[in-house]
Formats: sequence, structure tokens, C-alpha cells
Amino acid sequence: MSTATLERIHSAHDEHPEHLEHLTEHSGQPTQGDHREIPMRSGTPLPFTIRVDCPAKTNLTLAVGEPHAEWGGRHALDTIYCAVGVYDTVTATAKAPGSGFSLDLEGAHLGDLASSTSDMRRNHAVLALFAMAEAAGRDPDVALTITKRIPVGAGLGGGSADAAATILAINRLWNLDWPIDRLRAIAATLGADMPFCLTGGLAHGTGFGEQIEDITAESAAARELESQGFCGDVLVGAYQSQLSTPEVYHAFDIMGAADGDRNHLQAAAISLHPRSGRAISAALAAGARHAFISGSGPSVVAFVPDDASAQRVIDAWVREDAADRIIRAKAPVMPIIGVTQ
Ligand SMILES: C[C@@](CO)(OP(=O)(O)O)[C@H](O)COP(=O)(O)OP(=O)(O)OC[C@H]1O[C@@H](n2ccc(N)nc2=O)[C@H](O)[C@@H]1O
Ligand SMILES: Nc1ncnc2c1ncn2[C@@H]1O[C@H](COP(=O)(O)OP(=O)(O)O)[C@@H](O)[C@H]1O
Repeated sequence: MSTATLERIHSAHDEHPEHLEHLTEHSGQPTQGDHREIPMRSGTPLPFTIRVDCPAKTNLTLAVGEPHAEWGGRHALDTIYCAVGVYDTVTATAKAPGSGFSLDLEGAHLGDLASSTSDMRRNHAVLALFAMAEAAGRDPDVALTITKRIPVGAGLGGGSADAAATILAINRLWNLDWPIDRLRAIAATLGADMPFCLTGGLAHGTGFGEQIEDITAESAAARELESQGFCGDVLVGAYQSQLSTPEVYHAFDIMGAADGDRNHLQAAAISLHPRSGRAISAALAAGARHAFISGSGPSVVAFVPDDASAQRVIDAWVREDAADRIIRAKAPVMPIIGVTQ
């Protein structure tokens, strides 16, 4: 029997880590005209690195409609995205012209990315770098690093977060200053979740998930979600095992959604990974206001109203061996962009 490990992913907003000393943006909206003076030594620009801390996502509601041939068989969605403060960190540094790209991956939980058959050129961050290079008419001479903390293949959008972080980093590294709509159009060519991940926070997603309408913090919709308990402290129950998103959609096509599920993929994900269902029941019994499968799973997200309930949920998950990793975080949050010398 495994023992769950508990991690607290600190909110970079609260922490003021050293790398944010040179913070130029503190929101998901890349601002136009926000140029930085690049320090020079003897007339030569010093190499600098763009660092983006990009959060995981979950879906507070996920209504799944019909598949559409023009979207490559993807289903129509109506979803409320919420960014959860478990951050991957992507850095981008310019390399010598003509030298190509490089990718370094680190982290204790790399899932199938650690496998020797994992092709670096298929990594979502690298695909995003190539999409930006093509759109900008430039060579992808960039060194990327990814520090993974978001569980892989978990319904938490980790690959999308890394791709979105790369797009934000390249937009700054190359001084493109493209507006968010242009970045979202590029992101939508790569995946359904990526346009949301560029800005985080809360948003309404339609189309195949790529049409994004921000839900701003001051809006009535955000206040309503907060009053329902979809705000503040979150526990993520994560697993060693991964679920494939296409397989979960396929299971949904066969079995449909269970009555009352806000996430239409929940029953399909639990049918493939029953331990997640036990984590949901345990969390609700222990005082979580909401507990549900994140996206296509298998991760479970539980919103807890206070520290005491958080501890009860953690105790229940450990006692019942309902998760392999338990991560404490905040939601909703936004990506953070920093420039370091
Ligand atoms: C289920 C969701 C909920 O946000 O997220 P995850 O749980 O994967 O993170 C998304 O719909 C996943 O988004 P993402 O993983 O970006 O999907 P894509 O790369 O565009 O598509 C991967 C595959 O998922 C299925 N897919 C995806 C989106 C959609 N609207 N309908 C689908 O049927 C298709 O089989 C597609 O080939
Ligand atoms: N940078 C990346 N981070 C995570 N997964 C990636 C990445 N690049 C490619 N992948 C692949 O994408 C698949 C889905 O992973 P992920 O995005 O974490 O999950 P999900 O789609 O369930 O949210 C995995 O099989 C993984 O190997």
C-alpha cells in the first residue's frame, strides 16, 4: 500500500522569490508597450532569461456536447476553467543564431515524459516554440528548461501550461509584444486548453475549449463562484497512473455523463480509475465543499473552506490510500512572467 506524500505548492504571488526581483508583469495579460531596458556591458547586450511560472488548470464545470469533424473529432464544450496554483516553471534563453533549440526537463514527477521513448520534439513546449518561430518568421534558436511540478497526464493541463508559458516567454524574449488574441490564435492550433492557460484566472470556454471569455475577479460571475466555494484553498489528489484524454472522451461517448455531475467526463474517468471516485467520496465526507475529477482525470480537486477541513481531507485520503500525492494550493491564480539576467 502506498503512502501519500503531501506537498504545499506555494503561491508565487505570496512568496516574492528572488527570481521575481525583476518582475515586469504580475498578471496573465501580456501588456502592450511594456518594454524593459536591456542592461549592456561594453556595448553588448547581456544574455537574459524569461521565466514563466504557469499554473495548472481545472474545470469547475465541463459540459460535453457532440463531436465535430471540423475540429478533428473533438467535442463541443461549455466549461468554466480555473487556474490552480500548482506551477510548472519554463525558462527561455536566446541561443546563438543557427544553433537550434534545446530542452532540459527536471522534476521529481515526470510521468511518461521520463520514458526513453518520449520524443523531446513532441513536447508541448517545443511545439509551442516552433509555432511562435513560424509565426514570427524566425529560427527557434532558444534554450528551454521546464521544471515540472504539475502531475503529468492528470487532467491538470500540464502540457498546455508549459506550451502557454513558452508562448508568453517567446513573446517577451523576442520583443514581439503580440496582443493576447494573437497569442490565443496560435495556442488554439496546438490544443484545446492552451488558450486559457495563457491568462489563467477564471474563464468561460466554448468551441472545443479554445474560445475564451475571461471572468474577471470583480465580475458578478466570479463573485457567484466564490460564494459557492470555488475559491481559496484547494487540495489536489494526484496519482502515479495517467489517463489518456482521448480514451476518457471515448469512454464518455459510450457511457455518457452521470446525473448531476458538473464534469461530464467524471463518470468515464472513474470507470477507468476507480480510486479517484473513492477520493471524491472521502473528501466530501471529510468536509470539502466540492470534490471532483479534474478535466479528464485521474486527479481529484477538492475545495476546502478552512484549515481544519483541509486537514480532515488530507487525513482521510492518507487513511484510505485514496491518492499517491496530495498537493495544497490556491485557486484561482495567474501565470507570472519574470526577466532575469
Ligand atoms: C479534458 C480537457 C478539459 O479541459 O482537459 P484535460 O483533462 O485533458 O487536461 C480538455 O478538453 C482536453 O484538452 P487538451 O488536452 O488540450 O485537448 P487536445 O490536445 O486539443 O485534444 C486531445 C484529444 O482530446 C479529445 N478532445 C479534446 C478536446 C475536445 N473538446 N474534445 C475532445 O474530444 C480528442 O480525442 C483529442 O484528440
Ligand atoms: N510539457 C509537457 N508536460 C506534460 N505532458 C506533456 C508535455 N509535453 C507533452 N506531454 C504529453 O501530453 C500528455 C498529456 O499530459 P498533460 O498535459 O500533463 O495531461 P492532461 O492532458 O491530462 O492535462 C502526456 O502523455 C505527456 O507525455
